[in-house]
Amino acid sequence: MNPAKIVLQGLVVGRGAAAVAGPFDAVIAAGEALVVTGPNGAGKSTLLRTLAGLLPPLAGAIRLEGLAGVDGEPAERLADVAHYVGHRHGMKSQISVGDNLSFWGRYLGGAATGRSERSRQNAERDRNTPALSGSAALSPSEALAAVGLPGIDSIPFGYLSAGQQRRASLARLIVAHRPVWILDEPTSALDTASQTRFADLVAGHLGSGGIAIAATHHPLGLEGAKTLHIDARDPRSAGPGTPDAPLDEADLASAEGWL
Ligand SMILES: Nc1ncnc2c1ncn2[C@@H]1O[C@H](COP(=O)(O)OP(=O)(O)OP(=O)(O)O)[C@@H](O)[C@H]1O
Repeated sequence: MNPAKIVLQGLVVGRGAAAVAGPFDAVIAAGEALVVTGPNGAGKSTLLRTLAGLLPPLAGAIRLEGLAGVDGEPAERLADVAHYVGHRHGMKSQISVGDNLSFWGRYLGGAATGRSERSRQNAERDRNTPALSGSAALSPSEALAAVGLPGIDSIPFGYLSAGQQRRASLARLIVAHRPVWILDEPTSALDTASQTRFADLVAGHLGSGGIAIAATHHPLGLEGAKTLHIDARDPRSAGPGTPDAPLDEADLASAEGWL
């Protein structure tokens, strides 16, 4: 059987009607990572937000093969089978870290409550193995322990340091199982030990047949990852779309959401 895969075909991404980057052609199969690099403003975040379904593609297609949603049916949209962790944490400052993660677990179809026996067994194993497999949905407490933040469930998210906030937001990846992780600068603000722990987490996800797509300015420690480099674009160059057209701020705001 062919492995599950994501196929980008002539994908052009942009903001409003203005093309920012592309066309991109790539195949990312189960167990593979794609690391997206490029200078500031090249379009890395725009590409990732498009893959996450937060911005519409300007041209081309994102095709899925063999990826199933939580209902077991073949997925048609990448957003339905993907975690997206962007520059913003997607966590409410005023409520506790545990409640934030419980929300994400429920919203993304995880097992924050009522875990399966398999999940419980995996969690038991992972207590002794910080490099988690990404395949099990963990409780918020277990996910926090896995990112090196044990026992902080009841603390408001806003009380955490910058690096702790990043780690807590990355814990979202393991309170619900999704086969594709889309990560924008995931290791920003992380200390060296946390970067290593995160690399182990992603390696576990890939090892269990997951896919990771990450934009970064720093090495992620992912051996054998595919790379996609986006060159700086001459702002005067004309691409697909209408670069000089004014952005529709209302459309943009609704597409941007809060992530
Ligand atoms: N909300 C927005 N509205 C209009 N243009 C935007 C918006 N966000 C980004 N852009 C423009 O899109 C282009 C690509 O930005 P993007 O954030 O994708 O770059 P990046 O490669 O992720 O950069 P960085 O390394 O700084 O994070 C830039 O020219 C930027 O000015």
